[in-house]
Amino acid sequence: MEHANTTPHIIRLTDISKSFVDGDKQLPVLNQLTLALKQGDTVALTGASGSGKSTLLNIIAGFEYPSQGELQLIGQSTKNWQDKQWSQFRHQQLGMVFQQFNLLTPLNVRDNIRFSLQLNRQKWNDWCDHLVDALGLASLLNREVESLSGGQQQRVAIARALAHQPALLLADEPTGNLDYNASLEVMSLLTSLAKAQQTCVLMVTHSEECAQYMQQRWHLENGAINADYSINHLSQTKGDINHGGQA
Ligand SMILES: Nc1ncnc2c1ncn2[C@@H]1O[C@H](COP(=O)(O)OP(=O)(O)OP(=O)(O)O)[C@@H](O)[C@H]1O
Repeated sequence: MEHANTTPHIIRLTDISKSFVDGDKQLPVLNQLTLALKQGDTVALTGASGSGKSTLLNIIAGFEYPSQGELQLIGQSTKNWQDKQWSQFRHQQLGMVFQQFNLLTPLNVRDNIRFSLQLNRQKWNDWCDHLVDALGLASLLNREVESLSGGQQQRVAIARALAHQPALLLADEPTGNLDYNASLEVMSLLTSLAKAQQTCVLMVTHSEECAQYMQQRWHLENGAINADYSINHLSQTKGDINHGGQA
């Protein structure tokens, strides 16, 4: 049981292993991986292609199941979660941003942002107005998302991911389709908005510049996390180096 003064973990993975079946062989991807993140923690996850970064995000989102180990989300064990509990977690607690934006077409900007509110029976509120202003979307609300630039589409995706004020944001190479300047702008907006709500962020990236917007750097190697891979935290994010994220 958590002590009253400690913040509960948003994510806690203990000895998680994951293998895929490849013909008649097993392909081990994650190997007794242990990690923990609390409210407000922000982490850049790096690792070679095929090291298992997306697999790890998919396990946390409930799209893949671990072969072994324990996954706790928002202080609860997911061991006995059925589809209903996973849906509730995804609708209420989780925001996701992808490299390909994954916006809903042919909807406009406003309806894309509304989508995550509707899943939670919430109405447009002051936080949505703030998101729209901060992300420079106010004049684009009636535009169909397909007509927007890549940087604009990713800003809509961030607004949609944060509109329902999730506890956790998972981002899989959110700047992978953007040019250098748009990448830095998106990272700056994402980190300041996440900070405003103390949202926990786990972001996969191949970009050194983008990784530096996060408080911590974790490197996935041989199926496990190496948190000492690079002590390269940006002082402008908070300057608060915390390896306590490792359980
Ligand atoms: N559903 C699946 N079935 C079989 N093998 C899979 C499946 N999903 C992933 N893999 C394999 O697991 C390994 C890890 O894949 P994953 O996509 O997690 O890596 P990644 O680190 O995200 O790679 P990248 O940086 O290239 O996106 C790869 O060898 C991949 O082929």
